[in-house]
Amino acid sequence: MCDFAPLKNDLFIRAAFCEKVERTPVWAMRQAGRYLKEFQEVRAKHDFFTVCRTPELACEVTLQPLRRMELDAAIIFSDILVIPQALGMEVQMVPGKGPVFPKPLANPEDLKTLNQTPDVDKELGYVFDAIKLTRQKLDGKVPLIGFSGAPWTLMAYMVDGGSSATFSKARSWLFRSPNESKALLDMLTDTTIKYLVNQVRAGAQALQVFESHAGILGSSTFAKFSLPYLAKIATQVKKQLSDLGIQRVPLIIFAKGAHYAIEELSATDYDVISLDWTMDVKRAREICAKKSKALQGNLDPAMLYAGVDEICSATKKMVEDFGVTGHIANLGHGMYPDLDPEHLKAFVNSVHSASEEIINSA
Ligand SMILES: Cc1c2[nH]c(c1CCC(=O)O)Cc1[nH]c(c(CCC(=O)O)c1C)Cc1[nH]c(c(CCC(=O)O)c1C)Cc1[nH]c(c(CCC(=O)O)c1C)C2
Repeated sequence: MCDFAPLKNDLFIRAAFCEKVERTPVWAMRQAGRYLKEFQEVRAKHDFFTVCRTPELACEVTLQPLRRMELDAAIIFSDILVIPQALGMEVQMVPGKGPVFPKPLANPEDLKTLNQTPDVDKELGYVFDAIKLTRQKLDGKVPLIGFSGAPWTLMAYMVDGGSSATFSKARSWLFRSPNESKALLDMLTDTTIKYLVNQVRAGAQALQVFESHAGILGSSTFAKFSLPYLAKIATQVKKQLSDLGIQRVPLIIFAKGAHYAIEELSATDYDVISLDWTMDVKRAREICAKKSKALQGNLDPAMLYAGVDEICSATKKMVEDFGVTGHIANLGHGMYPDLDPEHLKAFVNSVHSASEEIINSA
């Protein structure tokens, strides 16, 4: 591992491990992105995956939101779909439409066309280079989060070929071809473990796994086709990092829509359970407190369309609902492209002021 500057602001790391903090740390999913004009300027000149694959550009857009507001963490600019690319699939980012796979997995026979055991360092070395460069540039300002998509969410895109409200093709695999689905999920799990371990070796100081399409599974399907893979990723990443003598890093799981699985997720090796805005904070707190898990979330991103005063009062309520121990403030999902950056700034500042008020008055 490289030598990097020590962390000046470690609130995010302490909150993730339920340690004492002076104020609640805050960041936002998709904090780098199209809602920032400086991001759009970069994108006007470079294709989406060129930004991901060019460490200087990925580093630049990672740092952009930190120049505007007092965020307590950075997240490396990349995409979850770099894993299907590493397995040999073509992915295009089509403006106004999102990701498109020209040749999705049409049937289980197509699994044979994948590069099932990719050389992660070779195929995804550009991500590790971007992480190293960004750690250097951050100079210890705040921690850098690495991430990956969870196996089911990746499978959903690989089979359906792009965004979908139902991912009915991928869900049909789960019931028509459960064994082949499990083989694909196993392969994605193994690659994800290597990918996440190497992100930490490159300099990532925390990891988030995005199971963005958990909500469409339902509890029994989630229990079969998502949870075991999520659990294995956390256990194996922790074990392999510890075998390498690397200091523990917080692992965060964001299983969007998995109301039914908070208890099961709290029994895995993740340190932080991230809630979307539809989830009940009180219930999640009760469940997660028993397992000493921290929580992340969960302001409705659409709340940022409201006026600044309303944002501040909703944020204050959110901070009170979560409490000031073991909470990383965030939105319940990513920033929307037409949100006003000043409104995100109001959210960030309110998290800080509301939590400081609670802590200082205790
Ligand atoms: C800014 C951006 C990203 N990806 C995409 C965009 C917009 C495309 C553009 O600039 O043209 C396409 C891009 N990539 C993807 C989508 C979603 C498509 C869909 O809704 O199905 C889009 C528009 C796939 C994707 N990609 C990601 C997820 C999981 C999080 C989530 O649920 O939103 C998913 C599902 C992760 C992701 N993707 C990105 C980050 C960067 C770091 C940050 O948070 O600032 C991260 C963490 C970056």
